[in-house]
Amino acid sequence: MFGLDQTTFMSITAALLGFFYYVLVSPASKSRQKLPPCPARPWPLLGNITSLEENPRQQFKQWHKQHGDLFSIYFGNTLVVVVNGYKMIRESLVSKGNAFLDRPPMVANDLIGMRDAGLAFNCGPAWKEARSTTMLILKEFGLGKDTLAQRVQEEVNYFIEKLADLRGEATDIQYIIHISVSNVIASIIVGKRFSYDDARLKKAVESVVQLASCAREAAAINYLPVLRYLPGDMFNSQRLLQATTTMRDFFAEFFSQSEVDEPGENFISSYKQKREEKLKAGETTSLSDKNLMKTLMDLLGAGTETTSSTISWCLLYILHHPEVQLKIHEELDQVVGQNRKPNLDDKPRLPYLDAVIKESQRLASVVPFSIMRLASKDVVLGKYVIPEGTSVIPNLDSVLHDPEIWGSDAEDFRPERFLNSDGTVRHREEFIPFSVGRRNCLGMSVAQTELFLFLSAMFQRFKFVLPAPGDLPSLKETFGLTAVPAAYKVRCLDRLQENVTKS
Ligand code: HEM
Repeated sequence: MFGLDQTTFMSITAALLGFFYYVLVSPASKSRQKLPPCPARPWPLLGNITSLEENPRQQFKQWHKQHGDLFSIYFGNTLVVVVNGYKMIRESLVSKGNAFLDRPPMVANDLIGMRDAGLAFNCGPAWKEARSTTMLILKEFGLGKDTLAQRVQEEVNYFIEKLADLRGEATDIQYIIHISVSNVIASIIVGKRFSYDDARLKKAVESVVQLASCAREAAAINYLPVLRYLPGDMFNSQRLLQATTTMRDFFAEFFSQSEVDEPGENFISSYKQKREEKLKAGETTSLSDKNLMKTLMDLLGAGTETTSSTISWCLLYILHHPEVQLKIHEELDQVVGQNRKPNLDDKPRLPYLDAVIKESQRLASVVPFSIMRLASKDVVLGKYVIPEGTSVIPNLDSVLHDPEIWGSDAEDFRPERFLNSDGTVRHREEFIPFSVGRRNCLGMSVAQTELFLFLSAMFQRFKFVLPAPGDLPSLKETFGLTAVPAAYKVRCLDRLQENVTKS
């Protein structure tokens, strides 16, 4: 045929078939052809690590605008796809969510020999069991209701007295907020609260702060492990190891104690009981001491800085908008007064405060890039193919600050956007600070309970004012895993003292 001998003809046919398979059918070719665009040229070995800004919020916003809802960056040789916009985030985490349930491995877990342990970074059946067991235990504690609310309320009472002790002195109260919020999680886990001066709790809280602050640099080691060995701990692997070890040591003390505690008294004893029940019933289970330890570390890590930063942001926005504080006081005085503490039943009758909390969460967007996911198979998103093994960043910030959703004043603090014209709270489905889908924030109800009980009690008792007239604190943030306001001072004026409310 065409003057070709049979062997040559067969070879050419095989080559052409191979070529068409490669170009049109194989996953590698699909992904190569249809990968989301890469806004910055990746360097060999380093990828885009050097071109990412320290705080990439603005950079991602720009790239989203230029390249659409999906764009690619490279961490070392690893492809990372950033998913933007409400529709695309829903498509990836909800409708196609089963393909994005896993997380990429994290170096911090490797460093302490806990790569496949615990909850927040685990994958597959072990993650599923850790998540359902944790949810069940929290539910038994009265998630969002009585028992949990009581624990939070108890902590809030100590917190309010601590603020009153400042006697109106200009103080940076972020640390006090952080300690109090950590105490809530600690009391769930070990069944008791710690005094504000307890050295163990202080060390544990500092380890969470350290973990979050060095996580960004350390993330580079996930993709280029050799960076770990550079001199001077340039990529924070030693600091990370230190922080995780401190956190582990904090809980280790309570492990043996829990043997004598009643199940249900604290998280540790309940978890151990659930494991015993499964073993007695002859079920296979991944519940183990190692998984328990890592789950506790995950709860403390995920559940403290997120909530305490949100409270700090809310207070900071209020300092910038004294008229909002006036309205909160008015509402609280009418609905609750000063003769009793606010409780969860008051929430539906405090829509303005609820709107203020939601607006603070929206604008602060404290976990702007959520926690990374991993594609467990090839997935089509929009007109692109996301290949198996790709790391995925759901850019929640792109939704929470989207002017098409929130209007041209999306960058402003305006609680009224969460209110209907009759003053009731307006539900906005695009309000997703806790992410969406089967692997969204496990502590959402705990966080909402804390935010409401802390902030309602704070505004009931205090008027928050600038450290000195005209001394408006900056809205700058430090950025690690979460967005934390830069240190600022505030004066907490006790409304129980005469003349404070009117002044
Ligand atoms: C305002 C406070 C909080 C915010 C904004 C927040 C936000 C988030 C976000 C965005 C994620 C990632 C979800 C995803 O991958 O789709 C997450 C995960 C998680 N959060 Fe929260 N969170 C908060 C408070 C809490 C609290 C109080 C707890 C614990 C009681 C908690 C426990 C967790 C856990 C365990 C995960 C990992 C879930 C998993 O991998 O299955 N969070 N959170």
